Formats: sequence, structure tokens, C-alpha cells
Amino acid sequence: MGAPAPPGHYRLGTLLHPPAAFFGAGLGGVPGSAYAPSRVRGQEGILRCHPDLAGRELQQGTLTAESRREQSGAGLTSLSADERLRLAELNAQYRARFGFPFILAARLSDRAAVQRELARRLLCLPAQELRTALGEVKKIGGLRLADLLCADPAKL
Ligand SMILES: NC(=O)N[C@H]1NC(=O)NC1=O
Repeated sequence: MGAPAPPGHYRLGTLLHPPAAFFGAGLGGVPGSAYAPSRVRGQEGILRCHPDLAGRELQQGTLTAESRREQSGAGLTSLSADERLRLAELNAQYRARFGFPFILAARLSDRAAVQRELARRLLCLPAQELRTALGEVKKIGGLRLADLLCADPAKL
């Protein structure tokens, strides 16, 4: 057994053996109850398990291997100091506005698009943003699962 994941991380295992909240309160959707407070709390809890893009964990080298690979693929490991600062400011504004970190499937993006998308989504309404962020979590999980199964993500 390895060391437990540092706070603020989710591990692949949590995507593959998720708590009931992941599918029940989290990503599933029973029409009519989608905005019950406990459901929203469960969903936000899932989002808060994600590390910031180009955030502290990346700088400190404490990201999971999967996150590091994804963030590196989007060019977030080779940002200039200015780009890093700008992203940190936007991440902080986003977290202050929505109460959870900005989430994007980094493997489907690049450094310019990450910053553009972060600035755009900062202006969205909270309920809409919650849906978008959960959609990104699904994409990240789907891509990781496809890797494990050596499958085409579009066919999962
Ligand atoms: N905040 C955030 O989106 N983090 C994640 N996204 C991704 O593709 N890998 C991550 O670590």
C-alpha cells in the first residue's frame, strides 16, 4: 500500500470504485431532484476533490500520476511565470465565485484554451457551471477508464 493521497486529490480508484454519491448524488440525475441541497453538496464534494490546473500540487510535485500526465499534455507544466500567475488568479476567482475548483479535461485542451475557457466559465451562472464541471469530471473519468481498458473513449 502506498501513502494515502494528499488532501485535495482524487485517485483513479475513486473514479472506478466511486462512492454511491458519484453516480447517485453526483453524476446521475433523477429529474426533479437534481437540485436537492444534499445532491448539490455531493456533487460539489466530488468537484472539490480535484486539484487546480497548474496549481500548487503541480508546482510541489504532489499530483497523482494521471493528473500530472493530463496537465503536462496540455502544456501546463511549461507555463511562463506570467501565464502561471494569470492562471492562479483566474483559478482563485473561480473558486471564490463557485466554491469549487475550475475543472476541465486537460487532455482535450491546451494551455491557451485552458485560460480562455477559465475566463469564459467565470462568467457563467452557478447552476450552469455546476453542470459543466460535472460533465468535465465525466470526461476525465471516461478517458482514464479508456486508458485502463485500452479502449476507444468514444465507445465506452
Ligand atoms: N482541475 C482540473 O480540471 N484538474 C484535472 N483535469 C484534468 O484533466 N486532470 C486534472 O488534474
